[in-house]
Amino acid sequence: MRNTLLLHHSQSDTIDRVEAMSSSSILDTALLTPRLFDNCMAWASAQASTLSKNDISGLFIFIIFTVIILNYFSAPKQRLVHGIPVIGGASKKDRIRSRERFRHDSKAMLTEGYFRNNVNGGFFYVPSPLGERLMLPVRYLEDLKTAPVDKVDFVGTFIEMFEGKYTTFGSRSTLHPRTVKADLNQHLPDVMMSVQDEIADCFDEIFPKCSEDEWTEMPLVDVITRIVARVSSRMFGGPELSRNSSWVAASIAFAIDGYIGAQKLKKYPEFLKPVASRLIPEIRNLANHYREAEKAALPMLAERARTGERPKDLLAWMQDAAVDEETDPRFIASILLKISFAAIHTTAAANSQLIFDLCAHPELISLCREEYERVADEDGKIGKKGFFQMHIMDSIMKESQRFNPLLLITFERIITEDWPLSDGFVIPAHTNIGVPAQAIAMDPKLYPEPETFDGLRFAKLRETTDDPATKGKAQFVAANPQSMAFGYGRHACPGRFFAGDEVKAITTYLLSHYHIRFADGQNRPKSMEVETQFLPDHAAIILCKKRKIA
Ligand code: HEM
Repeated sequence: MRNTLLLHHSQSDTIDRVEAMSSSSILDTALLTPRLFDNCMAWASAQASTLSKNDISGLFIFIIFTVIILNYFSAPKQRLVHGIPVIGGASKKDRIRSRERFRHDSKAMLTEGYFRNNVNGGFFYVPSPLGERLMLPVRYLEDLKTAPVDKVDFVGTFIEMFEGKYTTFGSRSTLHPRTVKADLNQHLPDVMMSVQDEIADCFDEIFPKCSEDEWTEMPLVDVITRIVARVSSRMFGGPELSRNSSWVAASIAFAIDGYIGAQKLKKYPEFLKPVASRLIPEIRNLANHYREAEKAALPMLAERARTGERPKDLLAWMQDAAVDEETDPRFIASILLKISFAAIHTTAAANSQLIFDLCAHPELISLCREEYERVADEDGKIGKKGFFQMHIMDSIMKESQRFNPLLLITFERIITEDWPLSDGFVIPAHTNIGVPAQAIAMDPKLYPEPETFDGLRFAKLRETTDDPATKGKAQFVAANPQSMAFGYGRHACPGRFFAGDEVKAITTYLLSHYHIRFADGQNRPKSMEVETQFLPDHAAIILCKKRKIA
C-alpha cells in the first residue's frame, strides 16, 4: 500500500539516519522522542564509570520510570465523540479486546460497522492497535479531499503504520507524487512500449520453465512480484536499472524488511523503540537497501548530468523536477526506494488477485484472449488506444479489486487539530480517520448482487450507458466515493494509470503464452487480513503449461 515514504528531512543523510536511527529524529511527536531517550542513555553511560553496580541499577530504574511518566503525560490522547458506536463495545475492556481482534479480523469488524451504521450515513469507530479509528460516511469526503496536509495528514498515517521514525517509511517530499502525476501519466504510452519489451524478457528469465504437455507448479505471488519489480524498474530508470539485479532485489526487500521490521517494533512500548529498532535485523537491513539504491542510481544521475541525456523515465523526470534539497542525488536515490514501495507490492497484489480470479473463472480467460487479438498492434504490442479498448480485462480487474482490494480502509488521514465538517460535526484532534473501502464495494445499493463475482459487470455497464460519467466510473482507474481502492482527493493514487496498464500487459502476456489453472479440487485462495491490509495468499500455487502457438 502506499504509499509515499520517507521522513521530512534533507534526505541525503538517510543511511546515516537509519544507522544512527533515533539520535537526530526531527519528527515532532507527542510521544517520547528518540532524542530524549538517547540523551538520557548518554548521560547515564557517562555517569556509570563513577558509580557502583547498585547505583547503576537504581539509576536505570529511575530513568525508565521517568521516561514512562513523561511518555504518559505527553502522549496525545484521542477523544472519542460521545454517541458514535464503537465496534465490539465502547467500554475500555471491550476496546482493548477489539484492538487485538482488528489484527486478524478487521474485515468482519468493518463490514459490521458499515452495514449497521455507515451505510445509512452514520459514523462508527473501529478499534485497532493504533487506537479507535473513526470511519466516515463518504458524503464527508468532499469536505476533506483538499484539506491542508498539515491539518488532515496523509503521510502521518504511513509513519504511524510503518513506524516511520525508525524505518524511514513515510515521506513528506512531494517529488515522486509530483513527477508521477505530471510526467509519468503524460508519457504513459511511450513508457508502456518499453515496459512491454521488459515483460517479454521477464517471462523468459523469471517465469518457471513450462512444457507444452505437463502442468508446472508456480508460486504465483512470488513470481508476479519479481516480474512487477523488474517491469516497474524499467519505468523508473530504463533497462540499466531493470537489468541491475542487486537493485531489483533491494527494491523488493526494502518493502518486506520495512514491513516486518515495523510489525516487530510495534510489539515494544514506545519508550523502548529507539533501542529495539537498532536490534531488529530487518530494520538494520534498510541501510543496505539505501546503499544499493545509491550504488544503482548515483552513476546514472551523474552520467545523465554530464551528457544532458534525458530518457523517458522517472529518474530523469525527478532529476529535472527536483528543487532545493531534492536536487541532492542521494536524496533522489532514496526516493527511488520510496516509489518502489508504493508501486511494486501494490501492483503485484492486484495482479496476483486477478490471476487467482481468472483461474477461478476460466470462462473469462478465452474472452481476454479474444479481446487481446482485437486490440493488439501488428507487432503484438498494445498501444494507448488498445489499452483503453480492453473493456473486458479492465472489468475483470475492477471486479477482482472489488472483492480483494489491497486495503480494507483507504483515505486514511490523521486529523491534527479539531476539524469541523460542513454540517458542524467536529472531528477531534489526534483522530485517525478513514473509509471502509472494501465494505463499500459490497454495498447492494451501489453494486447489485454484490456477493456474486461477475467479471463482466463493469464492461456491461460501459456498454449499456451513454452517460460519460457512468462510463468513467466503471473503469479500473476510477477513484470516487463508490470506488475507494485507490483513495480519493488530493492524494488519490497517481500511479493507478500505470498500474492498470502494467497489470493488463503482464496478464495478457501470461494468457497468450500459457494455460493456467488451479490444481483439481483447489479453491480460490483467501486473502490474509493484517489490520487494514488484505494480502493475496503468498503460499498459494497455481499450475501453468506452455500454450501451443500456431
Ligand atoms: C494496484 C496498484 C496500486 C494500488 C492499489 C495503490 C493504492 C494507493 C492508495 C490507496 C493510495 C492512498 C490514496 C489516498 O489515501 O487517498 C496511494 C497513494 C500513492 N500511490 Fe498508489 N497504488 C497502486 C500503485 C501505484 C503505483 C504503480 C505507483 C507509482 C508509479 C503508485 C504511487 C503512489 C503515490 C506516489 C502515492 C501517494 C500520493 C500522494 O502522496 O499524494 N501507486 N496508492
